[in-house]
Amino acid sequence: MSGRTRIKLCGFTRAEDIQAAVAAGVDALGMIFFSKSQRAVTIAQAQALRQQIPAFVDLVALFVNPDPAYVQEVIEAVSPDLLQFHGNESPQDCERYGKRYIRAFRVGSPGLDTREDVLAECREYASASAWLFDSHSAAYGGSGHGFDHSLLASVVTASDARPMILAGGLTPENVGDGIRRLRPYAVDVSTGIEVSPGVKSPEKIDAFVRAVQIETQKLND
Ligand SMILES: O=C(O)c1ccccc1N[C@@H]1O[C@H](COP(=O)(O)O)[C@@H](O)[C@H]1O
Repeated sequence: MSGRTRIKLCGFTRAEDIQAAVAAGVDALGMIFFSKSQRAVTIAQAQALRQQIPAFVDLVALFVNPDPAYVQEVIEAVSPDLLQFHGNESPQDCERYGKRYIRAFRVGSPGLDTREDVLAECREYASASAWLFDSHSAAYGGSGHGFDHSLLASVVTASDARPMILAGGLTPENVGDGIRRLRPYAVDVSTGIEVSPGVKSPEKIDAFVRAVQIETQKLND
């Protein structure tokens, strides 16, 4: 895909990190509503952090196999622009809130370990606003590990594919390769811009955003 590569950064827990990301020019920020994540925020924390996010930057609320009542509570209290599902949610589970959603696929998991299986699974989620590709991890995501990008070959060429978000172990050093190889609509990172889980580095945020912009510019030249 030509044009601008959108940038989502995920796992925010601190106001100063959100300010750094907004200043760097990101398109979306993620907060994690999954208590087992080291980056999890409470609804009260998210309400306070949300004040740091200006117009034209989206807030994404990330869940893993959530209780629907909890998702509804987050929607009402925090007003996320999009939901992101990383667990075993069915298409109906993702659609039931009437909100735009991102479906994450853990590439390399059993049943998601061939090109054909990946595309077939993705097609079940035709109602998603984007398909996000992450690595397989027992923690459901945020592992900092990449995956075999060749498993996305069928998705890249499918005419009915939803916009692709590349995730999984991205860093300022390797994100350019991923963009060149797959030309995703957007990239998403959590670990690769951190000094420790939930604590972001302004320098790494800037380096990541710059690396995406430089690679995208090269593709457009
Ligand atoms: O970041 C987390 O803690 C997390 C927990 C559970 C599910 C997803 C999570 N994060 C998402 O995982 C991918 C890849 O992250 P990383 O860059 O490899 O650390 C990304 O989409 C995060 O939003």
